Amino acid sequence: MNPIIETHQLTKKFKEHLVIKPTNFTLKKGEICALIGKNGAGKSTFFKMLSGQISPSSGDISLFEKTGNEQEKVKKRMSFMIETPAFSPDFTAHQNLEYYRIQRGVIEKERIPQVLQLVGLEKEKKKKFKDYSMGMKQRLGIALCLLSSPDCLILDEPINGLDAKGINEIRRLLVKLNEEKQITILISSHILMELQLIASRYVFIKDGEIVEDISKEELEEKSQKQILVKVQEPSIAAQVLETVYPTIQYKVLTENTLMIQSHVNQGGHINTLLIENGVHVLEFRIDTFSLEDYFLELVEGESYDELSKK
Ligand SMILES: Nc1ncnc2c1ncn2[C@@H]1O[C@H](COP(=O)(O)OP(=O)(O)OP(=O)(O)O)[C@@H](O)[C@H]1O
Repeated sequence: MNPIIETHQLTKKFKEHLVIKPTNFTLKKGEICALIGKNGAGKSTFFKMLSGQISPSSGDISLFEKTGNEQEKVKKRMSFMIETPAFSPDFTAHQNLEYYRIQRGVIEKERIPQVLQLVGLEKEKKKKFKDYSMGMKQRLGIALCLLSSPDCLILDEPINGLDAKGINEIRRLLVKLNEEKQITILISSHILMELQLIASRYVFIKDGEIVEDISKEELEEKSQKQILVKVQEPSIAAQVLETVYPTIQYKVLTENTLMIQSHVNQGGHINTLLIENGVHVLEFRIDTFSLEDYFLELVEGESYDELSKK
């Protein structure tokens, strides 16, 4: 499985405030893992513990299967962008990277043109930092992370504040780094839509606790159509469905409506089945449930009913 990061019962308390509840998390080699949570959910605190910027209140962190002092050797295989790096406004991209190259002891001078090319800034390398767009600034931040040729990138909200074009550029860059350079990526955002479908895994964090950890495929499945059936006898309908489809997933909503989230392609049969078993079907429709709604329900606790009224 080659875990790059593993945390075991990791917690962080600021005074009496438990900001990260006991967290078991594994980042596997090759993943683009998205950590999604509202502002204040604990994303930065979690990343800062991984980087060593702050120490955990309890629990363990292993990096590349190393713990304690042995971690120092492997830490250079990871690069973190937790806060926007301080770049000099009057320096060009090249000059800014050169400053950090020397400071960080990266010997190969040729890394600078290489990373500028990787992030798509080679044509802009003579422009001063202050004349860069937000997206270009963020890409320069990622270029800085890449200077040391890491195997793993950890990026805290790199898309925050970018326009659609900037978001798209960062998305494409991350996929390229992952696919072409085999860099494992852990990235956070407070908006699922920003990372939608570029990540191979989505971890949702709410009030310092992981509330869902699902693959891209599972997330896609959740966004697929679902059946809403309004019936006169919801308990009989549920019984019929469970007998014929033991693995069926459904919820009973208000007003006698069943929301069926699996077996959606069996819609026709489900309708017939209910009618044949004496259930009065008052309404039957196949509906879509967007990923945004799913995310809102998960992290904000809004019910489907509230969402469908919007
Ligand atoms: N140094 C600190 N001292 C006290 N409380 C802190 C400290 N750092 C963070 N917190 C609190 O911890 C909680 C989680 O903050 P954190 O910055 O990790 O969240 P986040 O998910 O990264 O949010 P954002 O997207 O707004 O950065 C918040 O309630 C925050 O106020």
